[in-house]
Parts: sequence; structure tokens; C-alpha cells
Amino acid sequence: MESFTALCAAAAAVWYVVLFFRLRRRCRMSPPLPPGPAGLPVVGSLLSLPPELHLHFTELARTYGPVYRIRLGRKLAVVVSSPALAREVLRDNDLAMSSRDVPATGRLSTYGGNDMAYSPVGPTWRMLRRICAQGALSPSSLDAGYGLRRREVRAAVGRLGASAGGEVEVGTQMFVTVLNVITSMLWGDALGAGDGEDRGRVGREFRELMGEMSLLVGSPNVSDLFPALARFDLQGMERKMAQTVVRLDRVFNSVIEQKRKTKTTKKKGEEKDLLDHMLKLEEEGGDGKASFTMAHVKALLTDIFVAGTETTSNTMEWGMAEMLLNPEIVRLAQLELDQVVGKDDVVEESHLPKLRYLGAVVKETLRLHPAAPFLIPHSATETCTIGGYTVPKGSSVFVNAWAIHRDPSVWKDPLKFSPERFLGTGIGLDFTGSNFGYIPFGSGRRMCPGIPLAERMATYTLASFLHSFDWKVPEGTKLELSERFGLSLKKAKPLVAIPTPRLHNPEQYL
Ligand code: HEM
Repeated sequence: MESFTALCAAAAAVWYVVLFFRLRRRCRMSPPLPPGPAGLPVVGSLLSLPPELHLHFTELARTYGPVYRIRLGRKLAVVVSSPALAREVLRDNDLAMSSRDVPATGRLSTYGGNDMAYSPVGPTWRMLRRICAQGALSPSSLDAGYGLRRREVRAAVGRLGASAGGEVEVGTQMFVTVLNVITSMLWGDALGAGDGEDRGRVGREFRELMGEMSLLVGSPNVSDLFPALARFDLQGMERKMAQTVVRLDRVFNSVIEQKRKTKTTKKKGEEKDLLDHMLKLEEEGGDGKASFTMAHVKALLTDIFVAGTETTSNTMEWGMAEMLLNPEIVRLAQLELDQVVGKDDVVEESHLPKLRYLGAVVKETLRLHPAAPFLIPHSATETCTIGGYTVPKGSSVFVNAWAIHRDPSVWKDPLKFSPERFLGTGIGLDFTGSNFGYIPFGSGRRMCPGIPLAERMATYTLASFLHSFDWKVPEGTKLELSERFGLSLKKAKPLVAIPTPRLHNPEQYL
């Protein structure tokens, strides 16, 4: 017995020695963690986070370099801020980095993470992307939907024409236009399709709702950083999100009920919208590879609203603000419009490919004001090496597009708003995500599926607003460009401007 005990002790000792050397070798072999602020015990750097997170994360890169780590409660976050490192995350390690943490607020807004943005890569996510890519966002559907976009943009020009000479909140006008285009695309009718005043009211309410959602999803929440405390909802963010979701859910239920009532009256072959397709798929239970439930229907609707409306309308508001600060750019854009469209006609989407200067204005706007400054943060499903450092499995990975787009080693005179930089032959200076110095829509498998719609809507609406009106800021108002951080970066102070008709024929404003 004694010899057996001695044998076990000797075996355990050998095992410990082997384990010790193995671990030491592994530690020597695996690269270190990225550098970063030490932070406090337990909370890490949580208490030093200011509201404008994009500025803070960009500042930290000046101290710790283009890849650094920051501990936020129990969560390790890695922030990358250079094109080469963005490429390593989004292309070289695309699959391992293609997941996302679902924040507690996001779980509520997406009916349990049943949407596209928070689904892990797999059959459900593929089905949701296919519904968009082959459905409402396919080139043929977008071409077929031009009539709806035209109707909404012309209605917006009409509304502005009616308030000509008075002050208008440009962002609200943009938002209502985008919202109505998207609702028409989703379920065939504009939201608040009553008179102009009603539309304005509903649009404002919906904008508040989307703004609230994007702020709640985009802001740090103790529940995510200390999961053990999640049930206390210490910041009240889940409670607020639940209230917002109830309001949105009411809208969805009434539209779905209406759809079901009119389904029987729809003739065979009659144009179907995205909700028709989704409800059919829901009745069938899925595509054979993944199930599709009412939670998926509502979650995908929410995704498209949250990801599609504020991002696009904020981009247009930033574009107008930058132009109003640079009258020469307005002059050049209007000159191009007068040459391509003429003053006796109205802008059509078919003009857009010829509006190269305005296209460059939109690209430059998305460079200086990327709607999603950190993209939608990714999460590592495997331990990876990025920039020579270890990024452990489970880390959140922030690609700081905002910093990359303002990096002086990537862009000449980066803070200057200069559409001309997109007129040359710059390689990959488009929205495909192939040039990692310019990634307003991300890159890789999780990149934005809404690019074709966003590009058309932003350029078409800006073109119509600039072609139809001269714009000025009210007397005594100082136009400035401060930002408010959220899931979508918006202007801290809404842009207020005065439109004056510049076309002679009143019918062009009907
Ligand atoms: C100017 C407008 C827009 C900008 C700047 C923008 C930007 C982005 C970015 C940066 C991402 C994340 C990419 C990543 O994490 O790698 C994203 C994802 C997404 N966007 Fe957009 N977007 C815009 C408009 C739209 C529109 C109009 C729609 C829908 C109609 C849309 C739907 C989505 C969805 C569903 C995702 C999640 C995709 C996934 O995870 O697979 N976006 N967008």
C-alpha cells in the first residue's frame, strides 16, 4: 500500500512537472496580449469612459498604438485603428471574427437575438441575408421599387416647397423620406400616410424611437459587462428598451394584422412586398435549413428600420451640413445637376450614374462621418493573432473606422471635406470594403447588406434637395459639426436651414 501511495505521488509529481513545462512553452509560443490601460480591479476602464466613445478610443490609440486592449468590467475589448489591422480582422480572420455579442438591450429589440445583425454565422443568418439579398435589396427589386422612392422624394420636395423661406429641420425631413421609402418597401405603404402634418408627426415619433433604440444598443451597459448583475438592470436600460419595443411592436402587429386581412384579396401575380414574402416563409416554417418564426419576422423588420433609417438619414444630414459650410461645393454640385438634369426637369434615379461629383460628396461624407464609427462590434469565436498580439476567444473587437478615416498616414489633409479625393483613380475607394482605409459599410461576410439601397437613397435625395432649392442657415445661427455617439453617429445639434426654390416652374414642386 505504501509503495502504491509513493508511486501515485511520484506520478503526480511527474505530471505536474510536464504540465508546468507545457504551459510555459505555450506561454512562450503564444504572443502577448495587446498593450492597453491597466484599469482598476474588477471594473477595468469602465469608469473612465466618456459618452463620446469614438473620440476616447481614438485618443487611446495615440498612447497604445493601432491595436490595444481595454478591459470593460469582465469583458476584454480589443480596438484596432489601422487599415492593415482592419484587414487582419475583417479579411484574414473573417470567420473567427464574424460573431457578435448580443447586448442585453439588443436581445430585447431583436426578439431574443433573432435578427440578422446578432445571429451567429449559420443557417439562420444565411437565410436572413438571402431574404434581403434576393428579395427587397436585390438589384431587380430595387429597380422595381423606384416608383415608391420617387413618390416619397417628390413628396419631400413638395413639403419643402410648401415651407419655402421658413426654417426646416433638415435631418427630420431626410428621416421621414427614408422612413417612408423603407416602409413602402417593407409593407407597401408609407407610415403616417396621411397629410403632410401627420407624416411629419409620425416621422418625428419614429425618429425618436429609432434614436432611442440605437442609443440604448450602442451605449455601454453594466448588465453586459458584469453578467452576474444583469438581473438588476442597474442603468435601467433594459426597462427603457422594453418600453420602446412595446411601442414598435404595436406598429408591427397592426401592419401584420392588416396584411393578413388583405392577403385573400391580393390577386395572383400582384406585386409582393418584403412582408408578404416573410409571412409566407413564416407560414411554411422556414427554408428547410432553418426555422422562420414570427420572432424572426419582427426582428428582421426591426433590423432594417434600426440599421437602415437613422444611418442613411444621418449621412444625408451630415452631407448637407458639410456642404452648407462649403458654399463652393454646393455651387459645383448644383452646376453638375443643371448640366445633367437641367432646370426644366426633375432629378430621376437614372441621372445618378452621371452625377459623379455628388456621388463623391456622399463618399466623402461617409469618410468623415461614418454612420457606424466602430462598425457593429465583432466578437472572436476563436483565439486569433492580430498585429502580432493574442486576441483571446470571447473578446469584443472594435474596428475604429472613424479613426481610420481620419488617419493622416492614410488620407491627405484628413479633416478637410474634399469630395475631389474620390474623383481620381483611387484604388478601391468605393463601398466594397476592398480598401481597408475606407470601410463605411464594413468588409467581409458581415458587411452591410443595405449598401445598394443606402447609396441610391442618399444620392437621389440629396440630388433632389440641391436641384430644387438653394439653402442657407438662419441669420445668427452658427453651423457646427459636433457629434453625438450612438450605434449611429449623429449631429449633436440638428441642422436647421432655410430652403428657397431655384426652379421656375411651380409644377416641379408638386
Ligand atoms: C448610409 C447608410 C448605412 C451605413 C453607413 C451602414 C453601415 C453598416 C455597417 C458599418 C455595418 C456593420 C458591418 C460590420 O460590422 O462589419 C452594417 C450592417 C448592417 N446593415 Fe447597414 N448601413 C447603412 C444602411 C443600411 C440599410 C439601408 C439597411 C437595410 C435596408 C442596412 C442593414 C444592415 C444590416 C441588416 C446589417 C447587419 C448585417 C449582418 O450582420 O450580417 N444598412 N451596416
